[in-house]
Amino acid sequence: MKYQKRQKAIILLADGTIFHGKAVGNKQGTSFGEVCFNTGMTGYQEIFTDPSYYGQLMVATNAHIGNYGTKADEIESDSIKIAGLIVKNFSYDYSRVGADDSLENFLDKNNLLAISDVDTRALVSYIRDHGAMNAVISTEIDKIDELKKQLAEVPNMEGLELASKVSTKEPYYFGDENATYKVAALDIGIKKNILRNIASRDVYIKVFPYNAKFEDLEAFKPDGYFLSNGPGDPEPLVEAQAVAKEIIKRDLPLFGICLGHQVIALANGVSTYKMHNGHRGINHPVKNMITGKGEITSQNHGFAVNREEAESHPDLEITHVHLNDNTVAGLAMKSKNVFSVQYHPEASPGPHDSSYLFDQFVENIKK
Ligand SMILES: NC(=O)CC[C@H](N)C(=O)O
Repeated sequence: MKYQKRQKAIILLADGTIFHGKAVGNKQGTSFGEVCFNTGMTGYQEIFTDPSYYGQLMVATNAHIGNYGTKADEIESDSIKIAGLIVKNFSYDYSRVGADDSLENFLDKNNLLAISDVDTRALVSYIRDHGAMNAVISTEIDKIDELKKQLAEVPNMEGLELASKVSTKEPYYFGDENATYKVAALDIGIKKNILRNIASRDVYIKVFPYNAKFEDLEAFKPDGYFLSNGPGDPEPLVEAQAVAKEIIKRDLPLFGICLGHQVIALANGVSTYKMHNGHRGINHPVKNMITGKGEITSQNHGFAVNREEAESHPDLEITHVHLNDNTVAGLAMKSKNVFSVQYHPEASPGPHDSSYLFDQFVENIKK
């Protein structure tokens, strides 16, 4: 067996609690972030490369990670975005037709610290009870006091603007330039599969950096506008909120996913808040309040839109509700061509129940 004497490692939570594990491979070091857990049984490569996870240490609740390897095109951005990985059993061997590398090599190329052999069930149940918090994973197990000091300096996710860390620096194009429709997308941490989904509906997309102005987007002469998913707290994203306000003021077609959904709420004067624990997984039940139908959805968020404020807003309608906890899962503006969801219709990973939302966006554009 590979790596018989693997380095001991710990996960130290901000409240001082310690869980033990071992470093994956020959990796050594220390990595800080907010600890969160994802319950998906597949889709780890897409999750690790989703920019929404920037700054987070991810616990996989599935007991085996790595067993189906990695595949070059199963990425949601050009690099791993999670800050560190915590698993129960790390599989150094892999087996899948179509896989082109091991997860170990993929983590190495991205220089990501991962620890395994952690009692992830105990860890997740602890985070569930005590809420999301900062943590550190480290192989420097003899320096716990030093790690505690450094951990105390790590900023809280609440109030943290992270879109600027993952957004494109320069605008770029996606899709076929001869497509019938044009969409301007604001990249506050966009996943590739959102671009693929929009472009596949006869749309040519121009993607803009997080701090672009409405005028920059407008100059592309788009038929519709899109606000992406992304990391961090939506509240400090004042530039994106300003863009949303301008689009709404002009009653132009607008669709927002996850962070983009939160930005649309904020642009309407509805606040967002940090959840005790977020929703991260690929089987979250949502009810479409318009059709009465249920959807099984892919989710990844730690903030949510204030339901009471959304309900009492004269121009907002709650179109989707999360059935586990009744939080807001979708919004539409009654008098405008604007709608958004808190979850991920592009899946990747996850079910495709909600891909009709991309059709709806294009229908809105046609109107
Ligand atoms: N996937 C996302 O866009 C996440 C949005 C936001 N960062 C949150 O955690 O709620």
